[in-house]
Amino acid sequence: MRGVWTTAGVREAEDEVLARTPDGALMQRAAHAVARRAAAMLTEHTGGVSGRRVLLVVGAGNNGGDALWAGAFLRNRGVGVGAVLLAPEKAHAAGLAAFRRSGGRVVSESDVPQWTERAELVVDGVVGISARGPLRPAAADVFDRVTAPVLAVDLPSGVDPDTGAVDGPAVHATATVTFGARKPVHLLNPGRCGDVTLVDLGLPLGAEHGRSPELRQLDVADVAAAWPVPGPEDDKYTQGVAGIAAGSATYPGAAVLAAGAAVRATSGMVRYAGPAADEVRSWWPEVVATGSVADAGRVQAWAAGPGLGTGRDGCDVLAHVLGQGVPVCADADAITLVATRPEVLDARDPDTPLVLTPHDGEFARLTGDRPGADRVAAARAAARRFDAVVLLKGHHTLVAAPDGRVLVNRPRGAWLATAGSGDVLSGILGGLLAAGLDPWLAAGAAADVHARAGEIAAAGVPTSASQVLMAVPEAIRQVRALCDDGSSGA
Ligand SMILES: NC(=O)C1=CN([C@@H]2O[C@H](COP(=O)(O)OP(=O)(O)OC[C@H]3O[C@@H](n4cnc5c(N)ncnc54)[C@H](OP(=O)(O)O)[C@@H]3O)[C@@H](O)[C@H]2O)[C@@H](O)CC1
Ligand SMILES: Nc1ncnc2c1ncn2[C@@H]1O[C@H](COP(=O)(O)OP(=O)(O)O)[C@@H](O)[C@H]1O
Ligand SMILES: [K+]
Repeated sequence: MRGVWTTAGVREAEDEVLARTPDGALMQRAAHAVARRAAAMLTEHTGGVSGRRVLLVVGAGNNGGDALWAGAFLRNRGVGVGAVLLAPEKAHAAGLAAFRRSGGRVVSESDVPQWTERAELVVDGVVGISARGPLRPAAADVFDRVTAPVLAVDLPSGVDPDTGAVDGPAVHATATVTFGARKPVHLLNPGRCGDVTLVDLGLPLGAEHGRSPELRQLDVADVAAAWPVPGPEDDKYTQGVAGIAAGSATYPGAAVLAAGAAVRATSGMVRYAGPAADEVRSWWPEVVATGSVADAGRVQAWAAGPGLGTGRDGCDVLAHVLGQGVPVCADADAITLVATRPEVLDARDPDTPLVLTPHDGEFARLTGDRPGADRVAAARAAARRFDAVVLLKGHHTLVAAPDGRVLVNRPRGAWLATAGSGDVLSGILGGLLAAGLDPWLAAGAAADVHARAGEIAAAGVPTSASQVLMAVPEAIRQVRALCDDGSSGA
């Protein structure tokens, strides 16, 4: 599992290392890595390094210092390097001196158009972890002219380091070199960061140093290890029976999708209870289907809500499953019911886990506000408020636990933005909860396999929820195979 720290946490850890490191050593190590990445990009895009032209865009702090030192290292490899100083009087003094000594040129305002046109690579050293708000006009004007690939130092300037939010002009990097630890922006807005390289600075981060990560991301090995696999002693009951309470006369499809996803995601057994029993049975003959949750038989977890309806009947179903003493995934209409009839939660057995899986609209119904720019904080607050795991859907699905831990799912394209794909996620999650996984991990693993299934089903062209569902076994196979290969980060 990868950890990601806030900029405040990274800064604190950096200060500890800075105090016992010779002056400038950390910056030069960082800058050297930037220069190496820049040289690799030049080779990739132009076939060579020496004689190429690189433009540095340099801001007021150490981020600009990194860029200037990197420029000096590139000069040593025969690169023509120019630097636009956005705040000349505040430019990093030692970096600027080294840059000048190496033969680097400070670019005047009138020469900017010529440099942006001819540069084969632009280095964004405008701002790093002290960034606040979008690019200021002078920097935005330079980047408006840029057509060459951009290498961001630490993070793409103008993008919020801790939320990944973009609220005005911001750099769109082809690649980013970051230092010490990944910051939230790298997970929350990877599209702006491009290919991210992490340079180890030996920062004291981690629980052993009293610094827990702000965000976490599951590696494929975590998903593979968590996914239930039957053993020789197992039978259909011991693996956990998943219950699906979904669908209505108007929306039988939601029931078919959720039940099918549970069937395909886990071995063992799936029960369905609701008005779509005939439809579910005809699609999935292995599902034990009945008309009502009251006579569904025992299950080890419920996935409730897709297509359930938000009236009295739906409310009774939700209250029933919440009172069964087993984990519940409440999705779709079940979330609306929690929002509009909060008293339904009174039926909840307090010791049993609840997973809420809202999209932004449902989140607004549930909490009174849309998630806003700081989605991590919003998901975390909701998890605490409802004492539930909150899986906030989106391009980067987030999974927040009541104790503050947040997982960020790695998106694999946006083909999952198709009707019914959320129903598939509910079914997968119901299956994992029934198998006894920790609810936070279950939600993270379900989101991972769901995203993989979306990518497999689409293969570059539009897909549908039914196809995503059919691709779930292949996604699980991929997870298990990648893990067996030892490609644990994929
Ligand atoms: N510490 C270490 O060990 C190491 C640190 N390293 C490097 O240092 C970086 C952090 O450097 P830092 O703290 O000097 O600040 P930095 O991010 O360069 O900002 C400078 C100033 O920019 C301004 N500004 C703010 N927002 C802005 C915006 N939107 N658009 C334009 N300007 C904006 C604001 O000043 P203002 O103009 O508001 O007075 C702010 O103070 C870090 O990311 C990494 O690259 C590496 O060398 C490894 C070792
Ligand atoms: N732009 C996107 N990129 C990646 N995944 C997305 C995107 N938009 C939606 N999704 C995913 O698709 C699913 C949609 O679920 P939901 O909104 O409940 O749809 P439905 O109710 O039609 O099933 C969620 O898992 C969500 O994370
Ligand atoms: K930057």
